[in-house]
Amino acid sequence: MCTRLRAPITNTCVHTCVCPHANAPLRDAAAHPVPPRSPQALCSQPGRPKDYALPNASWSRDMLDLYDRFLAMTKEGLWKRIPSYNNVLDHIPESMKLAHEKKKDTRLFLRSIEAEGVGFEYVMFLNSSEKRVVCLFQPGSYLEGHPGFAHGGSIATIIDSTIGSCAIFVAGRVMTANLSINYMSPVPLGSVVLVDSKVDKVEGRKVFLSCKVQSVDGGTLHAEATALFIQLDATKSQKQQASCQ
Ligand SMILES: CCCCCCCCCCCC(=O)SCCNC(=O)CCNC(=O)[C@H](O)C(C)(C)COP(=O)(O)OP(=O)(O)OC[C@H]1O[C@@H](n2cnc3c(N)ncnc32)[C@H](O)[C@@H]1OP(=O)(O)O
Repeated sequence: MCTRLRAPITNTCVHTCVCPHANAPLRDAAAHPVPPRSPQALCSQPGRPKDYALPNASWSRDMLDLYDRFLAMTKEGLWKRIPSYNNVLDHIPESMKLAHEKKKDTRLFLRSIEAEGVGFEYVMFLNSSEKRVVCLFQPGSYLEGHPGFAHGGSIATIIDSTIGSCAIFVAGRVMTANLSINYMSPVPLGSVVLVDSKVDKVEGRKVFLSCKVQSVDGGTLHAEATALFIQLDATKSQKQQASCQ
């Protein structure tokens, strides 16, 4: 299967990105506006916490087009959309929770701004066989650093979370021990970037990963990162629990 994304402007394949249909014509923005979505597509499942990794009115055409492409790939079975909740414990299966981890009035940092479109708008997709997680990220106006551009800390946050999710799916409970980022080109607020992360190697409890942040057309490399995550040691975690109680 093709794993390249076609550049919307040039219609050429971009090597490092992901494409469901290499030969399919790309949607012309003016001629084919984004169709309205059914209520089922926009709402979370009843009885479940709100899933924020679903399209909302703030998502740009680029974001929606990319989302549609990845969603199409999920139907082929290799990719899975990762739901996203505002409480981190909702992501962790009961069997993997530590005894002291009870749900409180806390929020996952990236989901701490409730208003749509001003904070972190993102959705992640997992490819287990490639040990890879790709995040479609649209930074909102409250993430400003240099005027008009996303704060470097917000870029670090989305990289850490994307790489972290990749590490979690490969190695279970992990924490960031090291994150090294080279910022190459600023990310305009409201633009869409692809955060493409993969596991490079696992050595014992150490999980080494790398990541690229690129524009949708693949023409701009915004940032590159490497990271080390450490699988949590159950014995040490028990001791930490005891000291927290
Ligand atoms: C699905 C959606 C989810 C949704 C959730 C979204 C995901 C969010 C992801 C966010 C992730 C975060 O922000 S995490 C928050 C930021 N990170 C932290 O606060 C971590 C603080 N650090 C720690 O707690 C600790 O240092 C740990 C847990 C990282 C490691 O401690 P430890 O378990 O005692 O391990 P330790 O024995 O020291 O080290 C194990 C091995 O790793 C090596 N090692 C340890 N640290 C380093 C290091 N910085 N650089 C090089 N090597 C290191 C050691 O030399 C050793 O190698 P050897 O002797 O075996 O060869």
